[in-house]
Amino acid sequence: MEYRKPEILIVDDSPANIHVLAQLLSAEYQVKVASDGARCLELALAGPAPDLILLDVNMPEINGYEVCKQLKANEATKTIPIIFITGMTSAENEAYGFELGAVDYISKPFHPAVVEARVKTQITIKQQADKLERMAMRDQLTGLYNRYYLIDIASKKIASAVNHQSPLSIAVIDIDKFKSFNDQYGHEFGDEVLVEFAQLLESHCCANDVVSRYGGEEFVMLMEGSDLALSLEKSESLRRIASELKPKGISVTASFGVTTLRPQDDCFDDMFSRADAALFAAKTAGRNCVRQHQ
Ligand SMILES: Nc1nc2c(ncn2[C@@H]2O[C@H](COP(=O)(O)OP(=O)(O)OP(=O)(O)O)[C@@H](O)[C@H]2O)c(=O)[nH]1
Repeated sequence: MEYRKPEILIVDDSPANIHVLAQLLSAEYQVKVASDGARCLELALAGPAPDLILLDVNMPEINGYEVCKQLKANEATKTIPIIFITGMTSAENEAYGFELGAVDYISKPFHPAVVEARVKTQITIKQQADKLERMAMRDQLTGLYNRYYLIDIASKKIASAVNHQSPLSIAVIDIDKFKSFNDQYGHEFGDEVLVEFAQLLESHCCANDVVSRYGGEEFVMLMEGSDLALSLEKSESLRRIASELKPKGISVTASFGVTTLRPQDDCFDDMFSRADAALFAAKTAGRNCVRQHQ
């Protein structure tokens, strides 16, 4: 993976402080700055989220404590580590900062070497946490989401679809006669087919779709906002594109089982079993086709 400098957002209403901190950190990190709380919230929410926020407390309009509360209350920003860097140095202030969810608290006037060291510690912890999260969510071979992540996100999306009475569908996708690729051309070639197939699914899905490797040569695509008709159309289009993939000139096809959320479904397993039954029908019908289960 390409190395990217970790990003630090410095928030301070004093241009002099911003200047000193930016000078100190810009060799090791990508630095962004905000001179008030509102701008900090705007930048953090616009994404990609910074890896760390250095947050002053005393600022006009929204103070740093309030900014921290708002960041921690928002799903999209709650995991961004925050270090307060402030002249509010009493033990009560410091304890309050930690209570709000800060990972560290640095008193002003600060010593540059101490700021550097404490920032480095928090960035190392953040990078380790990101790596663990990636490993827990992603399939190592294809880089797609794994089954664990799919089941987790599917239950959230099912709850949201039921709440908003919006459509949600899944396709279970299985490469046809995959065993024969391994047997004929070797396991490594089989792996290449899986990687190319995964890339194809990912590059042709929509922004709201979650594509995952469910296991072996089986993939699941969760389609938020897609009703049965649209999901069948998308699956048919993917099936056709997949049949044109031809890794190393060898023809690969896949079968698709599609279903949509019913009002009485209360868990992912209910939907999955129907899609899996539809996949079985597709395999029985001769493979390289899409079947549905309403
Ligand atoms: N190369 C490779 N093979 C895998 C991997 N995971 C599972 N397989 C193989 O995938 C094959 C799946 O074979 P089957 O379940 O018999 O299905 P199939 O040959 O695709 O046949 P149909 O599904 O009936 O069309 C098995 O031989 C597994 O060893 C993997 O990560 N890499």
